[in-house]
Amino acid sequence: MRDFVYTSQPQRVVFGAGSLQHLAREIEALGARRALVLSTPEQRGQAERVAAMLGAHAAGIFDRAVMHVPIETAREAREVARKLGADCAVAIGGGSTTGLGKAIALDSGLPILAIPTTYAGSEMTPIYGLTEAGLKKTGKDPRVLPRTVIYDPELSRSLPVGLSVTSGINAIAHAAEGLYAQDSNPVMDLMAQEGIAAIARALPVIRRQPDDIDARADALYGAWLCGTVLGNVGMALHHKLCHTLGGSFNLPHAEVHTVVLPHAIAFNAEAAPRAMALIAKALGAESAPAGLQALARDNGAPVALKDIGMKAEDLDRAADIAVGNPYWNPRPFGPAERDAIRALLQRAFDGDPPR
Ligand SMILES: NC(=O)C1=CN([C@@H]2O[C@H](COP(=O)(O)OP(=O)(O)OC[C@H]3O[C@@H](n4cnc5c(N)ncnc54)[C@H](O)[C@@H]3O)[C@@H](O)[C@H]2O)C=CC1
Ligand SMILES: O=C(O)/C=C\C(=O)CC(=O)O
Repeated sequence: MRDFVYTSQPQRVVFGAGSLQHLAREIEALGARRALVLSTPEQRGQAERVAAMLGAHAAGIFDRAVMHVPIETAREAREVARKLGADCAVAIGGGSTTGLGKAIALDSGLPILAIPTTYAGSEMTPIYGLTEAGLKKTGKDPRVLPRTVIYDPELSRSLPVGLSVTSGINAIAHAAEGLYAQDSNPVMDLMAQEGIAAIARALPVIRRQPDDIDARADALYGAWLCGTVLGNVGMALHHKLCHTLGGSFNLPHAEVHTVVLPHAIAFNAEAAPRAMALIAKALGAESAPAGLQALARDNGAPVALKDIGMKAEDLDRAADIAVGNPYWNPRPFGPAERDAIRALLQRAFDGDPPR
C-alpha cells in the first residue's frame, strides 16, 4: 500500500429519478431566499421549470451560459446576480452552466446548487475555467465547489445520444487520469474504476434506447464518481490538451475529450502500466487506449479532430501552447517532448489508432 493523503469535500448529493422534486427542501437547507437560476439558452425551458418550483425564492433567470466561460459572460452574470441581490446560484445544465455558477461563486462566494444534465462532472469539483483573449485558464478554489448537487436521471433523458456518448467519455477521462495522478489515493482509485465501468456499460444502452432510465441513472452515477475523482486529484496531459484545443480553438469540449483520450492514454502507457490495466479491466477491453477508441467508435462518436472543427494548420500552435505550460504527467511533456506531442495531435487529427 502506498502512502497517501485524502481530503473529503463538503458536499451534499441527492440522487434518484424524480429527485428534482426535492429542490425547495434543498434550497431551504442552504438557507437561501433569492436564487438566481442559470442555464444555456437551449435549456431556458428547464430553467423556467426550476424557477417555477422555487416560487418566491427565485430571484431571476440568466440563460446565457456558453462553453468555456468567456470572461465577458462571467462579468455579465456576476452583475445580474449582484443587481438582483441573489444569495444562491442554481445551475441547471451541463458543465457550461455549472462553470458559469462557479464564475459567480469565485467572485461573490454565493453557494451553488447544481442540477447536472450532462455527464461532465463539473458539479463535483472545485475547478473553474475562464477564457480570456483566446486562452483558457483553470484554477481551484473551494468557494466554487457546489454545496448541493441534485442528480435526477429524468433530466438527462433529453440529452441527445451523440452528446450523451461524448459527455460520458469526458467523465471517463477524469477517472482515467485520476488513476495515474501524482496525488491519487486508494479511495479515488475505487471510484475511478467503478465510474468507468458504470459509464461504459450505460453508453451502448443509451445509444439503443435513449430514454432508458436505468442506463441514464448508471451514466449519472458514473459521472458523479468520475467527477469526484477529478475534484480530488490533479489533472495531467489529457486535460491539458483538451483545455488547449477547447479554449484556444473553440472546439466542442466533450467531443475533444472523446477524440484525444485514447491518444493521451497511449502516450502515458509505458509510464503508468497499473493505470492501464485498471482502465482496460473497467472497460472490459484488452487494451486501455484501444478500448477507449472502440467505446467512442462503436457508439457513433467522433474519433478524429478533423471531424470536429480542428484545422490542420493550427496543430503546430496547439502543440506549442500545450507544452508551454504543462501539467504534471507520469511521462513529462514539457518543451523537450514537443515533437512527441505534435505527433500525438496529428494522430488524433487523422483519427488513427492510438499508439
Ligand atoms: N470545472 C470542471 O470540473 C469541469 C468543467 N467542464 C466544462 O464544462 C463545459 C462543457 O460542458 P458539457 O456538459 O460538455 O456541455 P454544455 O454544458 O456546454 O452542454 C452542451 C449543450 O447541451 C445542452 N444540454 C445539456 N444538457 C441537456 C439535456 N439534458 N437535454 C438537452 N440538452 C442539454 C446544453 O444546453 C448545451 O446546449 C466546458 O466549458 C468544460 O470546460 C467540464 C467538465 C469538468
Ligand atoms: O476538462 C475537463 O473536463 C475538466 C476541467 C475543465 O473543463 C475546467 C473548466 O474549464 O472548468
